[in-house]
Amino acid sequence: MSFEPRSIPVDPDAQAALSSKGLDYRLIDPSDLASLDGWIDADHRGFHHARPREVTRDYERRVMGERRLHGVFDSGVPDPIVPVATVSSWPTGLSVPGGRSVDGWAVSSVTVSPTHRRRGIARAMMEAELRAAKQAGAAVAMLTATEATIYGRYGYAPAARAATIEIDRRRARWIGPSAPGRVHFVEPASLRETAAAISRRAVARTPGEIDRWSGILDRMLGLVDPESDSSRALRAIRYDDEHGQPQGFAAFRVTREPNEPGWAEFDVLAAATDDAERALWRVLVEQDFVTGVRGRLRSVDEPIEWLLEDPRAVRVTEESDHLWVRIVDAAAALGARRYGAAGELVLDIADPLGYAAGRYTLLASADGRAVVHVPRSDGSTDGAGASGTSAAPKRERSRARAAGAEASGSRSAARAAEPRSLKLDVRDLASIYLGGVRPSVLARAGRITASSNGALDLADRMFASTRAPHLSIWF
Ligand SMILES: CC(=O)SCCNC(=O)CCNC(=O)[C@H](O)C(C)(C)COP(=O)(O)OP(=O)(O)OC[C@H]1O[C@@H](n2cnc3c(N)ncnc32)[C@H](O)[C@@H]1OP(=O)(O)O
Repeated sequence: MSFEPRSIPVDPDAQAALSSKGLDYRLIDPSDLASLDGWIDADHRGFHHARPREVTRDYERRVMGERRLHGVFDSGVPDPIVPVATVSSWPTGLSVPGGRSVDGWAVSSVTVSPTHRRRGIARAMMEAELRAAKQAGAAVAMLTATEATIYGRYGYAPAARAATIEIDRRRARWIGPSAPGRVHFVEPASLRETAAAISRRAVARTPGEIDRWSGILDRMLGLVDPESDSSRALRAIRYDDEHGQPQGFAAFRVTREPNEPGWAEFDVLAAATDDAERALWRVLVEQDFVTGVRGRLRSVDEPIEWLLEDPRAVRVTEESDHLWVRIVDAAAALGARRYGAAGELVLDIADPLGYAAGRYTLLASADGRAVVHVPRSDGSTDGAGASGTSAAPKRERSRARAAGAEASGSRSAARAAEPRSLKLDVRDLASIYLGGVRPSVLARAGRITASSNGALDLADRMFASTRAPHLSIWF
């Protein structure tokens, strides 16, 4: 989505709501360094981080200067240039099943000073962000959450999980195939360009990943403050394929007590190919003089346990929600991804804030493409999706319905006149959207109601994703 995020004016509803509390909600002009620094200070304080050192502040100025920053100001505090609340947002792509991307609106840096909490400041800012996402033409809004109880009320729901994985070095005997290329140690600074190119390809093949912003790789590679102890401890490895082309990289640190073997810990392993993924894992788990390897923000379907003789060498020590998605434009979101099965499914979506509410007909064909029809108030239909047609094509519909019925092996279903349908809340749609949870699991939880078991079975197959959704960064 090419879009200047600051072109959207300050949200008048949030401005009015906060002004009625004696507060001033406004956009930060990043060229006004004093304001930008005040915002950065409030953001650090809000997340309980130490005051930024100068190198960190320079980095933050660079990254935040490209985002849409809002602050909420209270003229009655001793240092009124530091806002009492912050939020940042920017347009960015979200990878969806089928190797495609959907226009998204990322929201971050949501903080409210403890001196001003529980007065509705976060609510005003979050509702304004949804209106901005809509104005920007985003199909989804998204965030990563400090606490899982904050964002459901705005229609966000967990859409991709992440795991911490530990591997016991002594038991890690490799039985996987050997990769045709080679892994090399490289200086982190030399990886800057290559890592960006690899990351783009790794993001594109993984539903749940978001486009990397300029600067994030500097953070991952320890280049923001290269002289700090933690940056100097970082080691980078790169996988080059049999033709010498870089296809993956990882950065890790070995943390150890004197005279003890250490733990190799990594937060970043990005691979554009399966060979690269396996080769990097292999070097990480086959190190000597380490007790184990710990990878954070890994996928919940990481192949590592299938690459070792002893699968019990691998333990998932933590697994939780990570990416939260809010469907803003259901037709655009549903039309963007590819589906695991052909068929016709009606989705009756409830959305207390209105954005995605309505009855949508999803027509997926055997190649995974889908067309979404939304009834207009005059009874005709609007279409969105792969074909971009606007009339309801009867032939396409009967083909999709028959294909879905045939795949489920039911002749009577093939003849059925009634399309299969699900009733669900916008949050449930967000959770099934990338394939992170099956609709039938949410039906068992009493959250989704299906017109029949056949409808649920079809929904499970349609929303399935070959690769589990995975987001490997915080934002
Ligand atoms: C995407 C991100 O940036 S994630 C980062 C979130 N920020 C943090 O964790 C930093 C520390 N926390 C904070 O700064 C604040 O407590 C915030 C931002 C979470 C909440 O700000 P507040 O202004 O106090 O929230 P506000 O008064 O608008 O509350 C709105 C609703 O959320 C609820 N709520 C607010 N904070 C929390 C919380 N931590 N856990 C559960 N519910 C919460 C309120 O009870 C209220 O509920 P209701 O109106 O539906 O009955």
